[in-house]
Amino acid sequence: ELDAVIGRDRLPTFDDRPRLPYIEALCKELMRWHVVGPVGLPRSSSKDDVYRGFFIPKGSVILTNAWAILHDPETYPDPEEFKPERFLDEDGSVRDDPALSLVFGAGKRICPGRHLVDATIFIVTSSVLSVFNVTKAKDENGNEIPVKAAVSISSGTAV
Ligand code: HEM
Repeated sequence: ELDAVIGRDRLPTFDDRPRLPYIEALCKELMRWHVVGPVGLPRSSSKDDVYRGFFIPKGSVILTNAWAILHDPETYPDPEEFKPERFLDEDGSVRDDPALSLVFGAGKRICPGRHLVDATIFIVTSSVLSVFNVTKAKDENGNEIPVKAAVSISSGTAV
């Protein structure tokens, strides 16, 4: 797609974005697949409430389970698989998905950096893929080394 739309003599720009539906879908899948903050930041209920028959006492800690929502197999078949195509319609156009914004929280404290993140992911992803072939590393026998997603703690920070 990048070669067809942009050619090989320049890098992508933001003006190219509407003409790069596969890259757009790739960016969406990047956000969905391994949600950076799986349960966002906690909220506290300011008064007693009832939601769908569940009593929620004042002072309860409430988490938004963005991971569960964005890995619901009914909405995202094979949710653990990285499949950008899931965000493309049959005619190749990009499918909008309002649930993706949950990656950045919800309500009046939603992440104000989300537009910067969105723009950065697009320009970095499209630029890297324009100039590099990204493949799996190979072991000494020439076999591909499987990539495993992992989270670890370094200096008290999850990386
Ligand atoms: C992948 C990158 C990022 C993710 C996944 C992310 C996610 C989040 C989440 C889940 C929250 C909590 C929202 C809520 O309470 O509902 C948040 C808050 C916030 N984020 Fe981000 N964020 C990212 C990058 C950034 C960047 C680049 C900036 C600034 C340039 C930023 C600035 C903030 C600030 C200031 C808040 C606090 C907002 C408030 O409490 O009113 N974030 N972010």
